[in-house]
Amino acid sequence: MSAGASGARRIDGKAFAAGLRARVAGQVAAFHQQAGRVPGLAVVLVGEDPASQVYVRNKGRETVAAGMASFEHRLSADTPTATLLDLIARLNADDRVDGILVQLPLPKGVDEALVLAAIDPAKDVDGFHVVNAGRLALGQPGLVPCTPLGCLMLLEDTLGDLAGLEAVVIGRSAIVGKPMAQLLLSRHCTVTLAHSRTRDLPAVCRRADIVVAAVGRPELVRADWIKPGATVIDVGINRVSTPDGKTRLVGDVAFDDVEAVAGALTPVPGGVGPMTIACLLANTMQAAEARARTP
Ligand SMILES: NC(=O)C1=CN([C@@H]2O[C@H](COP(=O)(O)OP(=O)(O)OC[C@H]3O[C@@H](n4cnc5c(N)ncnc54)[C@H](OP(=O)(O)O)[C@@H]3O)[C@@H](O)[C@H]2O)C=CC1
Ligand SMILES: Nc1nc(=O)c2c([nH]1)NC[C@@H]1CN(c3ccc(C(=O)N[C@@H](CCC(=O)O)C(=O)O)cc3)C=[N+]21
Repeated sequence: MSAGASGARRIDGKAFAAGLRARVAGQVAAFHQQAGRVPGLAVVLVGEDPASQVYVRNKGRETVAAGMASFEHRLSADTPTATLLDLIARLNADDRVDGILVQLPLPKGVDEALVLAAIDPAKDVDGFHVVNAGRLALGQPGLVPCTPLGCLMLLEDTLGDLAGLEAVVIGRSAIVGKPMAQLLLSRHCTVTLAHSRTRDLPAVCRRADIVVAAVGRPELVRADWIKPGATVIDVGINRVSTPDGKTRLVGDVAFDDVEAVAGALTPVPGGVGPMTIACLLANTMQAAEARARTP
């Protein structure tokens, strides 16, 4: 904990993610015994986006560390949509592959909606397919997007039962904000989904027992937006330049200031990011078990 008037608990996503990965590794070993094979995750990376390359490398390493098979497909940025659709069809048909993740964003010129729609919903470990998004919206079991799933786990670990709490989610993307709102609603929070057209965002946030920031604006959320004692989850991953010419990662929350007001908050790095990868492994395990039940 930092010095000063800080009362906030630092939510250790890195440690929680390590525990989750260890539990998944145990399930992988049991699955191996029963099914005679290990769960497999295929990651498709199109183009040379440096940030994406780092995530793909980390995913591959942690997939193997959990005892799963990792299949990486790296394609050049000018790959036609049709070639990508062929690859997805082969991965859908491949019995060794339980999970398929197509790293986003895709290069301009690739039809993202078409590619995501081609993934077998049973292997859609990102939870981006309309079938899984629809299941989440209807409260049916399915594969849930990894980042909001990881945020929910941290919130329930911190607060226990979330029923009746006021939750404000900032950001309405299909991969973070919207599914986050659905998950909080499923846990009986009163949910406000805020975005760039929200009027008086600071006042909206001040009502919240839970603030989830998924905006992509460095340190947007200030201390005077936060109700004392509230729990703050920072999804943002922003690389900013420092005066000495280097770069560092900051979230969407002004951590040092908010720490003095909040009850608990996640750091960046070491908060939500590691949970995303751990949940990806958990989703791959879930997909493998579901596929083993219905061949
Ligand atoms: N930790 C992790 O594992 C992950 C982290 N991220 C990070 O989370 C952040 C959000 O990602 P993502 O959801 O993909 O981003 P998007 O760019 O898809 O969505 C951003 C959302 O924030 C809203 N927004 C933008 N500016 C403001 C503002 N000034 N006030 C209020 N709302 C605003 C937008 O509103 P509108 O809809 O009106 O345009 C939009 O809904 C990024 O920093 C990203 O890097 C993302 C995925 C995983
Ligand atoms: N199909 C798809 N699914 C995704 O889930 C997906 C994606 N595309 N595109 C990009 C975003 C971003 N994302 C992150 C994953 C891990 C960290 C992470 O591990 N962060 C660490 C370290 C970050 C670092 O040091 O660079 C941390 O916050 O502690 C961050 C961000 C997944 N995304």
